This record gives sequence, C-alpha cells and structure tokens, in this order.
Amino acid sequence: MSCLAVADDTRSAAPLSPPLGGEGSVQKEAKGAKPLYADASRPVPPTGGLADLAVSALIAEAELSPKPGLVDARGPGAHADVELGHFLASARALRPTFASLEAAARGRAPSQTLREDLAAIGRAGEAAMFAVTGGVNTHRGAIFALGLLVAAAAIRPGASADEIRATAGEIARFPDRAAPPLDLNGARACRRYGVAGARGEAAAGFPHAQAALDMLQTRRAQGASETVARLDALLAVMTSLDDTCLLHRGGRLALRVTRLGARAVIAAGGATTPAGMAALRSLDRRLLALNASPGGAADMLAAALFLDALDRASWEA
Ligand SMILES: CC(C)(COP(=O)(O)OP(=O)(O)OC[C@H]1O[C@@H](n2cnc3c(N)ncnc32)[C@H](O[C@H]2O[C@H](COP(=O)(O)OP(=O)(O)OP(=O)(O)O)[C@@H](O)[C@H]2O)[C@@H]1O)[C@@H](O)C(=O)NCCC(=O)NCCS
Ligand SMILES: Nc1ncnc2[nH]cnc12
Repeated sequence: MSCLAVADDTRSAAPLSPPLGGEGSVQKEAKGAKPLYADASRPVPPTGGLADLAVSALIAEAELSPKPGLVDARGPGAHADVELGHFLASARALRPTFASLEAAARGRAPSQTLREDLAAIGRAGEAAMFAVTGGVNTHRGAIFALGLLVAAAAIRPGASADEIRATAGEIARFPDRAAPPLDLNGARACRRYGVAGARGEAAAGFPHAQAALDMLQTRRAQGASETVARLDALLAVMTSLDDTCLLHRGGRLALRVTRLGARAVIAAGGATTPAGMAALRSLDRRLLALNASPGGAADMLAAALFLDALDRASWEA
C-alpha cells in the first residue's frame, strides 16, 4: 500500500468513535523503520469492515458443531451456565468495541500509548459483554486476541496475515500498565502450571492462529467441506496450545487428554473420515466427563477465521 493510499484512507475514514490516545491520526514510525504497508496491490477495507469481520468470526466459531467440550449448536458442552445464544448475543454486542479499536489504531504505529488506549477500549468491551450475558464470561479471551488483530489490521491495511500477527504481537509486548489488579482464572493457571497463556500467545504473534489458518487452507485445498476444515483447524490448535481454560478447569490431565485426543482425530484423517469423527466424539465425551473446555483454542479458531476473511476481503474488494 502506498503512502498516498494511506492518506486517502485516513481522510475518508469516518471513525465510529474518536481515538483515545494522544497520537491522533498521524503516522508515527521511527526513521528507517520498515514501511507499515507492505503490499501495494491490496485495497484498504472500509472503516468498520474489520469490526464486521471480527463479529462474523466469533459467530462462525460459536455456531461450528460438533466442537469437543465447547458450547455449540448442539448445546452447552462442558459449561453449565452458558449456551449458544449467549455467545451470539455477546459477539453482536462487541461490534462497537471492535469498531472503536479499529478507529483508535488507524494511522498509528505500535506504541505504549496505543497499547493502553486499546486496553481501555477492550475493558469497556468486557463490560458490554457481561451486560448482555448476565455476567458470564463468553469472550474475554477473544476480545483480547481479536482486539489486537483488529488493531493490527487497521494499522497495516492490506498486509498479509503474517504481518498482521507480527504487528499484533508488537502491540501486545508493551505492558498494560493500567490493568486492574485482578487475578483471573487464566493468570492463576499460568502461575500454577508455568505456562504463558493468552498473554504469551499474543506476545509471540499468535502462532496458534497461524496453525489454525494453515489447517483451514490445507483442508479446503483437499476439497473438505467448510465445517470439516474449521473443525480440523480447531483440532490443530488443540494439539499444542497451553490453554489456560483447560488447565483452570481440569489441570494437566485435561490438557493432556485434549492434546492426545486432538492428535488422534487428525491422525485418523480429521473430521472428514468416519474414524476421525468417532475420535472427535470420543474426545468430546472425555472433556464433558472432566468438565473441561478448550475456550482458548476456540478463540484461536476465531482469530484464524478473522485473518482468513480479511485475506479474502482484501482480494475480493
Ligand atoms: C489478558 C487477558 C486476556 C486476561 O488474561 P488472563 O489469563 O489473566 O485471564 P483469563 O481471562 O482468565 O484468561 C484468558 C482467556 O484467554 C483465552 N485463552 C486461554 N489460554 C489461551 C492461550 N494459551 N492462548 C490464547 N488464548 C487463551 C481463554 O478465553 C476463553 O475462555 C474464557 C472463559 O474462561 P473462564 O472465565 O475461565 O471460564 P470458565 O472456565 O467457564 O470459568 P469458571 O466458570 O470456571 O469461573 C472466554 O473468555 C474465552 O474467550 C482464557 O480464559 C485480558 O482479560 C486483558 O488483559 N484484557 C484487557 C483488555 C486488553 O488488553 N485488550 C487488548 C486490546 S483489545
Ligand atoms: N464456543 C465456545 N464454548 C466455550 N467457550 C468458548 N470460548 C470461546 N468460544 C467458546
């Protein structure tokens, strides 16, 4: 994307909410830094478009069925207090949050102030989520991951998934200095089991979102249905993510059962084969028995669906 295109985009953009930070819409890049817009052949998506893609990704993740242990169209999975309707309402209620994140990041570069501006918007989004779900945590992890990716995509219109992940990681590595002193399930699991959790995944540039994207695209190329491609993408994440949702609910046993179970499905040919689907249903039963749910993996699938949709939207525009 050329500088001219960036200027055009900034001028025509009608932010859905004003940027919170002190950097305004001025492009802040260190001298000699790599240009932010790497691919001049891709058009810039319209403002608000990123928020729509993020919400669609959350809805697609929630509706995908059958997901082991997770809430889906069949029912609440391992969750007693939540069902598909909560996830759909939560996803829709988050559109203004993603639009604000997009508007706040446009024309800026990763920085400490941007990190803090995004965190403030993300926390307001968490409040909006709790308001529609009656206090149930449906999407805190997804607000964090997709929020960073939306911001990165707004900073780098037309960039590739790799570049967007790298920029999201760059933002995430700035400390969230205004974070309230909450000790959430994820942070406690990180300490207890010595894993990096959602923050580590973000700081590393979301490698598991890439693993899901790779599997999604491989399966499509092999002619699998979209449902099968998405289920296998989720399973690919489950084979190796240090999912603090699983650790918090079921300890190391739940994480091990999940990893081995997901590997067994993929080794059997994935969700497209009868043996793979039988292995998936067996993993589902084991997770229900352990009251365990791979919520972090679900968030990484949503992140991959967002990156995939962004890639398609860029090329189709
Ligand atoms: C950085 C924050 C995400 C806080 O993180 P922390 O680890 O301290 O706290 P949690 O919110 O408990 O956990 C993080 C959630 O992230 C998902 N996740 C888990 N492991 C990973 C991983 N390895 N990589 C990526 N993502 C991961 C997961 O989210 C899903 O699970 C949530 C439900 O969990 P929980 O409430 O524990 O649900 P239950 O088991 O049902 O609880 P009980 O009923 O038993 O009590 C759900 O949200 C899914 O999305 C983890 O749970 C973040 O909060 C933060 O700092 N936010 C500030 C805003 C911000 O910075 N935004 C950035 C710009 S938008
Ligand atoms: N479908 C789902 N079920 C349970 N937890 C989740 N976290 C994100 N998506 C989820």
